This record gives sequence, C-alpha cells and structure tokens, in this order.
Amino acid sequence: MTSIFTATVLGSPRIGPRRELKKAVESFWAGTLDAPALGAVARELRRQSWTDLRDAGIDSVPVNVFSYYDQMLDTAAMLGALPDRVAGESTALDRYFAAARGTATVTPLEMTKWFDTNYHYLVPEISPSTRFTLDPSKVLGEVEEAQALGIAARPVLIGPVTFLLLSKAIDSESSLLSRVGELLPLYAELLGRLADAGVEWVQIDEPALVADRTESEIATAGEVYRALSAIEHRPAILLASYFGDLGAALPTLAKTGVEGLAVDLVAGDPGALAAIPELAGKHLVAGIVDGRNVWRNDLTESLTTLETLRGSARSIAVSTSCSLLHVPYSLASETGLDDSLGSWLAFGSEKMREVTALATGLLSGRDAVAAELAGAAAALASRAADPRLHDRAIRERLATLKASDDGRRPAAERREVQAAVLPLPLLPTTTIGSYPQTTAIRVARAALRKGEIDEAEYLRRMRGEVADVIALQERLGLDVLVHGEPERNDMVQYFAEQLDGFFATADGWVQSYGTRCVRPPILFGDVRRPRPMTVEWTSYAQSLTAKPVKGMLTGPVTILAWSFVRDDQPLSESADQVALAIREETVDLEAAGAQVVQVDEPALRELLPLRAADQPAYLDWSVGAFRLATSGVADATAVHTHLCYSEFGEVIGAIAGLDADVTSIEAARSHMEVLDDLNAVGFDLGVGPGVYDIHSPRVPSVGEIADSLRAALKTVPAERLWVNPDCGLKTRGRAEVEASLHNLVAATELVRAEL
Ligand SMILES: Nc1nc2c(c(=O)[nH]1)N[C@@H](CNc1ccc(C(=O)N[C@@H](CCC(=O)N[C@@H](CCC(=O)N[C@@H](CCC(=O)O)C(=O)O)C(=O)O)C(=O)O)cc1)CN2
Ligand code: MET
Ligand SMILES: [Zn+2]
Repeated sequence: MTSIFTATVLGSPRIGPRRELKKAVESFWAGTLDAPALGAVARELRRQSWTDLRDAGIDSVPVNVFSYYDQMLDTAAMLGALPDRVAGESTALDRYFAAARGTATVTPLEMTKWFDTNYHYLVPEISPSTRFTLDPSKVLGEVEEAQALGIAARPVLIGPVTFLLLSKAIDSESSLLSRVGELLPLYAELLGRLADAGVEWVQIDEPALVADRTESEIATAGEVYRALSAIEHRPAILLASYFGDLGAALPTLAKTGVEGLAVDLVAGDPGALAAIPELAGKHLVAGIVDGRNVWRNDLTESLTTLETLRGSARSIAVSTSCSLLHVPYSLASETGLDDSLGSWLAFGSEKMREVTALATGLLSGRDAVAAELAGAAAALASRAADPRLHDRAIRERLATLKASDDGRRPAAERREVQAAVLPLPLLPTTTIGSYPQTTAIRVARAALRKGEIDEAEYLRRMRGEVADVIALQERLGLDVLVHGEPERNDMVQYFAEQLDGFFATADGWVQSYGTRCVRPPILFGDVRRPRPMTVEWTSYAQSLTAKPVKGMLTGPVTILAWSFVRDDQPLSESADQVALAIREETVDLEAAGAQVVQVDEPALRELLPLRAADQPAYLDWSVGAFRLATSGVADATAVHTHLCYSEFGEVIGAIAGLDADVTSIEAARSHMEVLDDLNAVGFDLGVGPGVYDIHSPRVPSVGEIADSLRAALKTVPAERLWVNPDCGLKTRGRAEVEASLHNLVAATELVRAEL
C-alpha cells in the first residue's frame, strides 16, 4: 500500500538563493571551473533545497527538478533526443551545453516561452531519424542522492505527451504526438527502474493539457496514462497539470489508473472537480498556494475550498499551483520592504510554510493553525486598507482619457508628416535599443549599490558609455541611433524602480532561461510617475549627434508580464495605469526633442491566454493599453515598437492594431515568414524584420544579411522596410556587435544600390 503524503510543492527553484548555479555554470563555460567542481556546487544546491523543503514540513519532496540549463533539454537528453549536430562534443555535459547555447560551429536549439510565463525552454528537435533511447542516469542519480539524505523523494518527469507537443518536428509534416508509441516503452522501463530504487511516487507533468487540445490529442493522453498505469512494477503515478484547468482532458485522465492528480486551483476552477466521480478513488494534490505570484495566501479561504473538496477525492495533499521555479527563494533577504508590504508577501520558502499550515489545518482542524490563520487575515486586512492601492486622481485622469478618442491620424497621413520632418534613406538602419551590458557597467552599478561610488560618479561612467555607443553608431553609419541603455539593469525593473505602486526587489531573482535571471518587480498599488524617467539619457545622447536618437521605453503589457501583478483588480486596469505613466513619458520625450519614440512590447504574445475563448478580450485590452501609451504624441513623432521571442501567428491582427509607425520584429530564425502573415492581415506600416539572430555570438555575413533583405523585399515594399537586428544587443560582446552591425550596414548599402 502506497503511503499518502499531505503537503508538497510541484517543483523548486534551482538557480541558488544567491544565484550560485548561474555563477558556477558561467565559470564552467569560461573555463575557470572544472566539471567536478560544477557538480559539487549543483549537489550542494540540491541538498539545501531538499532539506529546506523537508524542514518546512513538506512530506513528499520533488527531485529531478534541478537542471544545469532547462528541464525540457534534460528530458531530451534522457530520451536520447539531442540533435545529431552535438554528437561531436567530447563529454555528455559538453553535448548538453552545445545543444543549449551552441558553439562556434553548432547552432543551438531554439528557445521559446514556457506557456504564459517568463521562463524559456529549449525546443527539442525530433526528426524521422530520431531513435529514442533511455538514459535514466540523471533522475536515478538524484533519487539516490536524496534517499541518502533520508529525503522522501518524488522524482518529477515531463510527460511524453507534453514532451512531444512542445517539441519541433524536423523534416516531417505529421504531428509528433503520433510517435508517442516509441516513448511509452522508455517511460515504462524508467518507471520500473524507479520502482527498483524504492521510489513510492513519481510525478509526471503534463502542462500541455491545460491548453486547448483536440479530441484526438486528449484521447491519446488517455491511452498513454492507461498504458503507463497498467504497468505492474512501478511507483504510484501523480499526473500533474498546472497553469490552468484540464478542461475536457480531466474526465479522460481521471478514468485512467493513475493514483494521483495534481490540479491548479489558482488558475483553474475547483468547482470542476466535483463533477468527476473517478476522483473518489484518487489522491488529489490541490494546488491552492499560488506558485507564480507573490501574494500571501488567504489561508482561511483556502481551507474552506480544501474542505469542500474533501468529499471528492480519496485523500488530499496541499500543494503549490505549479513549481516554485517562478518565484524568488525567500523574503528573508528583502530588507527594503516596509512592514505592511512585507507582511502581504510570500516567496518560495514562505509558500512552503503556507502549504504545510494548510495541510495541518485540513488534517487537524483550524484550531491547530489558529495563529497562522490570524496572521494571514491581519496581513490581508492591512493590504485591503492601504491608501497606496487607490489613487483617486490617477483613476479620474484615466477615465477621462479613455472616454476620448485616441486622436492620431491614419498611418499613411502620419508617414508623410514624419518623412517631411525626418527624412531618411530607403531601408533605414537601426538597432533595437540596448548595447552590450559590459562587466564595467554591471560592476559600476554594483559599486553604486554598495556605496563604493556615489551617484555622480555612476552617472559620469554611464554617460561615458552612452558617448561610446553614439560614436560607434556614427562610425558604423547607422541611420537612427539609440543611447544603448547602459543605465538599465533590466528593461522592466528600471521603470518599476521609478514608478510609484511598484516595489523592486533587491534579491528576488527568478530564472528566465539558462543562467539568465530577472528580478520581477511587484506591482502592489496604483501607478504614478513622479518624474520623467528617461528624458535626460535620450537628450544627452541626442546632444552628441546630428542623427536622430530614438527614445526608448517599455510598454505596459510587457511591464506587467514581467512583474508580479496585483490580484485585487483585473490586469486590464493595471495595464491602463502603467500605460498612462508611459504616455506621460512619451510626451516628455517629444517635448525634449525626440522625433522617434520606441515602446517595446516583446511580451505581447506571452500573456495571450492559453485558451482561445479567453484570447479576444485579452487582445482588446492589451492593444488598447499600448495605444493609450503611445497616442499622446503628435503625428510628426514616429512611434516604433519591438516584438520578439515568439511565434506571432495568433496575435498578428493585434500587431496591426497597435498602429505603430514602425514595428521591429524577430524574424531571423523564422526566415521572414512573419512578413507574409503581416501582409495577410493588410499590415501597411513600417516593419523591420530582424535580419540576424542576436541570441548567438555568430557574426552574420554581408551576403546572408543581403539575402534576408532581398527576401523581405519580395513581401514588403522598400518604402516600408527597415533594417535591424532581431532584438537588443545587451547579452552580446562588444566585438561581435561591432562586426555584425558593420555587415548589416554594408548589406543594406548593397541592396539599396539594387533598388
Ligand atoms: N525582465 C525581463 N524579462 C525578459 C527579458 C528581459 O530583458 N527582461 N528578455 C527576454 C529574455 N530574458 C532575459 C532575462 C534576463 C537577461 C539578463 O541578461 N539578465 C542578467 C541580469 C540583469 C540584471 O538585472 N542586471 C543587474 C544586476 C547585475 C548583476 O548580476 N550584478 C552582480 C555584480 C556585477 C557583476 O559581477 O557582474 C551582482 O549583483 O552580483 C544590473 O545590471 O544592475 C543576468 O542574468 O545576468 C536577459 C534576457 C524575455 N524576458
Ligand atoms: C526583449 S526586447 C529588448 C528591447 C530593448 N529595447 C533592448 O534592446 O534590449
Ligand atoms: Zn527583443
């Protein structure tokens, strides 16, 4: 008889509370740390993470959620599905990292958004010649390591359905899901090996099933779990879903023989569970503590929900709604919080304790956790009563603005006005905003933070960087310049630090991809811009050159997408408030002389709801917020925007709806297909399809950039075409950037001569 656990989380962060893993992996790449030393750092981080969970009272601890880079890549490695082109690397770790980030000769796997989060996974490539083979060493190794520490280890696997649905088919038109039969024997063998190792529960993640799926996909998922649960020698299976409701897949999965189901009760609807009689025989892992946001849980309300669910399942464990990968480790290191704000929040380690408090309350009654319930209730009451949550003046201004027309003339008319005040050559060249964030820049910012240099010295150094970047762009012969964004730690956090209503954490790091991390700001109150945020930088840059310098801002949707947002009002309301602040900034930039203002919305696609039924409403408010942010300037001021990191197919109509005079858009990796999609929706504004991929250190040749431009010109008339890289250059090195942009300008000149 399998033992039943009561309190768990679906996964944990792995980058390290002080980003130890980031530093170790980057040192390994730089050749200053060897593989055994890297392994030792990793092992210590796992030990710490598991013992923290155990000490918090978690009685089933997820393992195999550690990763050197990404869990999808780990799964590809486990299934023998790394691309052939990495085979030449000498060790397994080298092959792994080559697939993740490429080498001088190997192109890496593509990277894309993990559902609607700001985490990015590597997209496995599966071709007709892929022969799946099992390498269970990583998961078995972690199980053994955890057991040696006396930890109740529950290994976590990405399920075969999600693995295939999220992979990319190479040289084949048919759905990869048709190959699930090849994976089943491997998963079956793995389950046997886990059982041999004494594992009681295995968690198999199938988040792909919370998005819209066809009947046949759902039927396949049902067959897969019927087959896996029919295996005799195996651990109990916890089938985990997160980021939404299972919807139509729920009854199908509940009819299979899996012992447990983990469901997201934050994004999903607890009511749906009552209608599923088969749950009565299962262990329900109730994801009621939000794994993606940072608000303290309303423990009393959660207990009520859990108590109503008690009748629907054989047993219940309390859990987070998803892995804690998406929130920072702990509030303990956040010293800048005021007492009230601090009391409203829960990061990873606080969430573990919320889970165990709820589990205790559910098992032993509310009296057993009276102090926890009272603490949470007091925090909630303090939050609801805080004056920073409601700024009458802001709300009235917004209401008036939204009631009036947006006031910009049609794009074609704006184009003429803009060309008259700012004449540009055909195929104008530009960059997306950031230039390399060099060690000198980051060290200066760290020194300012530690008080080793003063504000004046910091500004002096950053102005030096701006001057260098302007000189470089003039030397290269670019047409529309940027100041290079050296003063920004991040394109969202930088704004949040200056806006009322946001709290920017000092240490709340969350992995975004590989070794790259972000500190998502916390939006807790009404948004107000106390003073201009960027004008001095743009004006300073403009003072150094006769060429136009673009003002550079982040749009409201992206600021929200990469922040922890309020849960006490609809996202659309928060978006309008941020839009108002950005609108004020565009107006100030214009008043300071900017002729071009770029408002980046790289996360427009990311927030698109997973279910089609929810998408139109989202597109409506997100486009509305962008227009609110950008329609305050005169027709003579060109509004640019930038989009990246996505497949744009589903939001292509919304891109046209943004009505930006010029849109720079990631296209290098999708071979300009996005241009056809734009044409199909009648897009007739300026467009700069990225002509090279900035995610790789490779310098593109003049010939290949020219070919991209010629390809683009087949779809877009020269009068509308802009030339730019795919995205900002902040993660690249100075030398690569200079060489790549040199080639970009040379290629443009070549193609201009052909017009
Ligand atoms: N928020 C956000 N989400 C995004 C993106 C984005 O740009 N921002 N881009 C897309 C891809 N995601 C990305 C996420 C992070 C980074 C990135 O470069 N992150 C940096 C940190 C950026 C940062 O906050 N820098 C700070 C702190 C830098 C730092 O680590 N300083 C050291 C000291 C200095 C040193 O030794 O280097 C320290 O504090 O220990 C600053 O510059 O001030 C990193 O992980 O290395 C890039 C892309 C999608 N999502
Ligand atoms: C992720 S989009 C980046 C846009 C920003 N302006 C930059 O160049 O870095
Ligand atoms: Zn970008």
